[in-house]
Amino acid sequence: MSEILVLNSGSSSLKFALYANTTESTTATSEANKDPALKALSLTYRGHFSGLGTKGAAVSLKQVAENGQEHALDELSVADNHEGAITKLMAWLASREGGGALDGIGHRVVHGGQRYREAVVLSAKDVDELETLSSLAPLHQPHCLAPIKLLMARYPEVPQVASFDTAFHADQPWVAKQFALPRELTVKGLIRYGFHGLSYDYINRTLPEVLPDAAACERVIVAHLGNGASLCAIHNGKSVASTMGFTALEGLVMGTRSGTLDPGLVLHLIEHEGMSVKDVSTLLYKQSGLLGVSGISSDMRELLTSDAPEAHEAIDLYCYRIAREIGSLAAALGGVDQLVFTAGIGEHAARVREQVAAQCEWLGVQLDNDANARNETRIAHVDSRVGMWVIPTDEERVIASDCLTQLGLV
Ligand SMILES: Nc1ncnc2c1ncn2[C@@H]1O[C@H](COP(=O)(O)OP(=O)(O)O)[C@@H](O)[C@H]1O
Ligand SMILES: CC(=O)OP(=O)(O)O
Ligand SMILES: [Mg+2]
Repeated sequence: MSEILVLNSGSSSLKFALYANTTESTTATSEANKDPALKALSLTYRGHFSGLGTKGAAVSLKQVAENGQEHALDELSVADNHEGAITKLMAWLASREGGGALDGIGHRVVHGGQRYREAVVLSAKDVDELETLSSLAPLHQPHCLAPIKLLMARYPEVPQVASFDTAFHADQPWVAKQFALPRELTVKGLIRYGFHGLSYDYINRTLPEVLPDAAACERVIVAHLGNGASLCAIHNGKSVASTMGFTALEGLVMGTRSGTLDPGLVLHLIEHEGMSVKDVSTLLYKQSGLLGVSGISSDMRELLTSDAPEAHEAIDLYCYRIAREIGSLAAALGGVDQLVFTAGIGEHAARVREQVAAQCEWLGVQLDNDANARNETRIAHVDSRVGMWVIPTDEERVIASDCLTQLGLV
């Protein structure tokens, strides 16, 4: 039985998961036949180093039994930074009884640019190529590539696979990818890529199992509302539009990112507010969004429990932008059959879903308030014309499944 390690590196966190490949024991079942690469994976451990580089650094590690029950372990200590987290993780892996020999390591890489349209077994040349995209995803790409380089040097015999946030969107219609810029810039790759593709891929593969048999699912909108946030329009299983573009800055209001704004405002900041390119980058990536508007926090949990009017203004703007963009994606799809909420906020913040739903009633969206308050999977009222769902995302499982496929293990 082979074992796969998955790393999902964020700007201040490192999520990881360990899977056993159970292909031989499960391929005969009808479960496995639904999506063999996803179902062949049995999660054995999952963990999360969070708050890396901050005072609030924390760590969690859970062992997962075959029946899915989780058992917290205290075998990992808090790390200060990404390198420390990986060093601790590898030491723990090697110390496990019967553990240590990995068959592959799968990584989330946020930007794949024009070249990387699907997961790939990484060479050192690929890593160099992906490094050239770091300025297009400054909060993510360096943190995705650092562990790859570290692990390649330490474990040259273990193949490493990259799964890209951009890949799910690679075949969007050209009109959805273009900016109205001169052609010489467009051909250089200044186009809309879209992100959170691993999460959308997971939801796209999972939704058919959740929907009742006869439910229409030609036109689906997925709201990935985490620290970063975006929407994706999926038509017959393919991404056709997304709110994120050239970088993960476009679109919705996020924890610390502004989302869409008038490009003339950026010019104004440089021309009249004396800001450098670096200042503007820091402002838009790290000081805006929920944090900037509320002046309190980038964390939705904190805003939801705050009495400050600024916190409520931030939540109102957050929901308003989502509702407006749902309208835009519904236009791209020619309507909507199913609306799915996922990621930290999408899965847990009933009030956000309620506000968004109220502003989308014109689309035929009608919420079951009780089901919504209980974070149930199905949250649409029986009279709703549009199906509404809360589905926990699992980017790590998609990465592991890409890893099995790329390494020929499934
Ligand atoms: N129970 C909850 N209620 C409301 N918001 C929550 C809850 N749990 C997590 N969140 C929010 O989810 C966001 C983080 O989402 P997550 O998907 O974990 O982000 P990322 O993977 O990008 O780090 C934070 O804004 C956090 O406040
Ligand atoms: C692409 C992106 O914004 O990712 P995250 O939500 O993990 O920050
Ligand atoms: Mg995330």
